[in-house]
Amino acid sequence: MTSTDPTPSRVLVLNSGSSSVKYQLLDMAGSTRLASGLVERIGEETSRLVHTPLTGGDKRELTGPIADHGAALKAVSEELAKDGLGLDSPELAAIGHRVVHGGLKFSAPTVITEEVMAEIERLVPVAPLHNPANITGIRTAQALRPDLPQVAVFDTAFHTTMPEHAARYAIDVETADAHRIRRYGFHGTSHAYVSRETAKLLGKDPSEVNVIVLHLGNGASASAVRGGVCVDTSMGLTPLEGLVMGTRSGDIDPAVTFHLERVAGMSTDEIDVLLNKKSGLVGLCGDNDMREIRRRIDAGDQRAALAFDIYIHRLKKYIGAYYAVLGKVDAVAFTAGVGENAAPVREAAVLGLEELGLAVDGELNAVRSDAPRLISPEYARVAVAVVPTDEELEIATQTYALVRSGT
Ligand SMILES: Nc1ncnc2c1ncn2[C@@H]1O[C@H](COP(=O)(O)OP(=O)(O)O)[C@@H](O)[C@H]1O
Ligand SMILES: CC(=O)OP(=O)(O)O
Ligand SMILES: [Mg+2]
Repeated sequence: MTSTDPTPSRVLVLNSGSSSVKYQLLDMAGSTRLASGLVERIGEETSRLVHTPLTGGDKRELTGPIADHGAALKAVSEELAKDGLGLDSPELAAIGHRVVHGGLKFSAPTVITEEVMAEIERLVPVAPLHNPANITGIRTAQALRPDLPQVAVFDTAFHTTMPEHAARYAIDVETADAHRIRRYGFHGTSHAYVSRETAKLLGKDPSEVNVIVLHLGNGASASAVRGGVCVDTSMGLTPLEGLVMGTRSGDIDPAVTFHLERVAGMSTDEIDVLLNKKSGLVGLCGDNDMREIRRRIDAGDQRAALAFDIYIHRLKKYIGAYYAVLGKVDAVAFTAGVGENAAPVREAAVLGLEELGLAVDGELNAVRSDAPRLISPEYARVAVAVVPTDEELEIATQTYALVRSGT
């Protein structure tokens, strides 16, 4: 757009994680990215902001303590201002926020009001690592631009289509309903985007294909998407259930928690920290970064090798489970930090599944690229794909559409 265009068309997207913020500034009219960046290790002495202006100029890096998500957003705002892209710009149409837990109330992007904030606040106990960071990000953005629409795009929204038999746990119905205990699912923005992009890669409409999406980042989840609609997903009431993650256990026997309380004398809070922050890959081998784990395996480290095998075994179980749920699978799509970059994970996850029509071509799998691509051999009945996610673009698209529609 030009500076004479009266319609503001820029959207700032904030994807606040437990200790990081990813952000992008996009011009939706011109479909261009103006800036992107990441603030990581928030709350530590060694925080780091990496800002990339996409309209020219070099990447900039700032290090030093950033106390919380509020301070992080202020630092981001200062960086944007240096490029003439400050938050005070009249061209900014809205700020889009990733909100991890929206419960059952929010199945679509929503303009944030005080009622919406109260609901996000109410859901803090079921997204303790994420919703507080989202709230701080929203409050800071509101203070910087009180006149702008702030829009929440919920991780849970895409999963609200799950049938009752997938969403309900087999526990006492009255207790479950009284406390709103059910499978909500997360990373929905990514599952939605990646399942659509996978259909595009196959040259089909999303309504025509069944896809298993494997979102493997630090947090990780799988979903079964039938004709563009989510029918099951691995995360549950909270983002703790399902796959083995960087620091989270994923599935365990729930009785492990009573056992730790009764026999090991641990408090509920201690167990919470154990399962959310000291488990998964980090609990198994001391590292949560797949790059480091692969390096250790190559050097002959048995603990790292076992951690990898446990990670893959779980992943394979979910591929099998969602294959059965869908009946017919057109594609398995790998995405997020591990899924997009770790070829050995992709290879190991489908190894031995030839009878299901799944295979990976070694050469295609080794190619490094930012583009969506097939890695299965021609003969395979099921397409295996690497489809980079773009949660920020999806949040911006949904935010802008909502603001333009004037609702
Ligand atoms: N080149 C790579 N090879 C293997 N794993 C990688 C690579 N790059 C990133 N990762 C993995 O991706 C993870 C981060 O994924 P990401 O989707 O950014 O997670 P999150 O959004 O949860 O922070 C890292 O912890 C690391 O394990
Ligand atoms: C919901 C969730 O696990 O998010 P993240 O992967 O950003 O931690
Ligand atoms: Mg993520």
